[in-house]
Amino acid sequence: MSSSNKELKDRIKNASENGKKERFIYQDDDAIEKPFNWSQMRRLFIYMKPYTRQLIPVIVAMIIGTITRLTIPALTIVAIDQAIQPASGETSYGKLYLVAGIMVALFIIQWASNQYRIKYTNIIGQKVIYDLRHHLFQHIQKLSFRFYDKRPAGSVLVRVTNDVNALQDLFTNGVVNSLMDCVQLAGIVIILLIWNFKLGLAVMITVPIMFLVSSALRKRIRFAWQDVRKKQSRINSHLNESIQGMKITQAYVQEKENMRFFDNMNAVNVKAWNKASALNQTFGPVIEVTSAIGTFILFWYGSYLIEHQEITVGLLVGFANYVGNFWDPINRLGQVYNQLLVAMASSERIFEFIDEEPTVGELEYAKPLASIRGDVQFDNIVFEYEKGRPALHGISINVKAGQSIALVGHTGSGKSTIINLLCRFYDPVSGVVRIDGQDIRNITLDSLRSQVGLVMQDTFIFSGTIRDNIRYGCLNATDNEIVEAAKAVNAHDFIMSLPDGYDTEVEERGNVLSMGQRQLLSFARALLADPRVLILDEATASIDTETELKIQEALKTLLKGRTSFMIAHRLSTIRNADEIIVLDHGRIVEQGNHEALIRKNGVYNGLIEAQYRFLSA
Ligand SMILES: Nc1ncnc2c1ncn2[C@@H]1O[C@H](COP(=O)(O)OP(=O)(O)OP(=O)(O)O)[C@@H](O)[C@H]1O
Repeated sequence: MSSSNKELKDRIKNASENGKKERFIYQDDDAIEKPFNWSQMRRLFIYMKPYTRQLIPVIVAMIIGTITRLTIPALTIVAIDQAIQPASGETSYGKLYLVAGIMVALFIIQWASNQYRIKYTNIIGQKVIYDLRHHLFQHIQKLSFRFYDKRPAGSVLVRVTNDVNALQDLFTNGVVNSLMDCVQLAGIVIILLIWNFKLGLAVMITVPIMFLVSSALRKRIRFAWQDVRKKQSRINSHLNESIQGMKITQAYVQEKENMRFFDNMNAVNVKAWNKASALNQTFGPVIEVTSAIGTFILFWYGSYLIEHQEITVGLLVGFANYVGNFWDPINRLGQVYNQLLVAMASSERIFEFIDEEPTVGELEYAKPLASIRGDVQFDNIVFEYEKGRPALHGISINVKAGQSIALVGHTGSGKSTIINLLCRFYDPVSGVVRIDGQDIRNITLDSLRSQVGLVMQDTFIFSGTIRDNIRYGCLNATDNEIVEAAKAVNAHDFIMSLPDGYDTEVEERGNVLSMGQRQLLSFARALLADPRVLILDEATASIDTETELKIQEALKTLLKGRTSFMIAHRLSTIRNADEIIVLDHGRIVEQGNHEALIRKNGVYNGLIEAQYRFLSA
């Protein structure tokens, strides 16, 4: 539904960031202005270093292009003063044709060198952007959970997309073009001053005035565009959140409220854009007025000099040509300066992520762990997510290879935290987690995590085929092995009932699959990975009894011969566990098998009874 023109106008006019206290709060990621910073600039240019050799021919092309551009006006003088109006008084057509021929040749050379320069600056620029984005993504993949705990996904996304994009103009055009503009400007200034010092100086008198006016204006324009980017970045963050939370929005019938919020953001963005573009438009007239003043001075003082026979008509025409070429590079250099300041803010945010060290780092002497047996030991573990708020207080658990352990307890009691420490998503504040007797901090992360399989509460399905999703467990598995794994966990039948079987495309997060189906897929994925230690986080929650039976069967296959940790709120699913660990507020309050804990008639028994009462109510 589109709004009427008037409605839209009013909405944009009344759009406000601070008018009403909003539900959603987005931290402003964008620092509005960063001063020019050489060391950051150097760091940015390191990304160009691998392409130095490819840049040389581009710079040569740039120099050829600039020289030809500077030569052409000079030929005009020759044409006028020596061919059309020579001192002898007789027009020399031969000379005129020759000069015209040379001019055409120079135009062709200029065109060809420009084409080459534009093509290759773009190619090199894109490669640099590719490398930067690659480096950034590679790094953020290594960052620990603590990093992601503090940041909304949207803000990380914006850095990899918008902030890297903001550097695109600088790398694709900015660097080489500004070099070219500097050479061209210097060339023009030198030529004008050599040809006629007084006229040259008179023409350039407007430059400082223009410089002052334009830098003041540019500053305002720059702020206005940065404000637009800030608004766009908020839209991105909100969009990301809205799409992820679409189900909840629809379930709570919050579409209208969401729309109102989005419309306001959208209108704030248009308002900012209108302001920036209106300011931008004021820039053109400033350049035009200054160049008009420059041209007026040129012709006024130039004719005076001709009258006094200090210069020729040809020289005045040549001057006019050069002066015409003078304002463009000045204008462009100003733009590059703007790009540079935008790049400063963006690169600072990019480097802030790149400089972030993973809190769970790999020690220098960490060794790869050869295939493990599966003994696991938590030795007096204390852990806190936030300083001073312990989530685990001195947890000790001893697990023999092949045993199955169930973690139970009220919400927030610390079950997932124990699992997080076993996968080394976090390191404990004190105490040691050991696998086969080795402190897991002394083992390389790859070798640890490739042998500890994780089936998460919220099974993550990636965009791609069912086959790809199972293969995620072991990238070099054959198609046959994938089918075998699916069969072993009772997933084969439902996969075959899908339109394209194993080749059925599923979207991100697997929205076309049911919870139970997603879980079976993640079991197949885990089975294929064949880890010695397997973690199942509430894997059997919220599914129907028939699927649960299938899953129970699948679990038996999956758990066979492995050490397993299972978190299940449905206590019926953990009856057979070798050891049940009951947690409360980060402490172990009971421990033993099902029968022993029932006999004890303590916390576990209370949980079982509460669940029984709930189910039979
Ligand atoms: N990323 C985090 N940052 C800060 N505190 C956290 C974080 N994750 C968990 N906590 C806190 O740590 C404590 C233990 O949480 P944990 O997720 O281990 O509980 P749980 O037993 O798995 O709960 P549930 O059954 O609801 O999943 C809770 O008080 C929780 O608020």
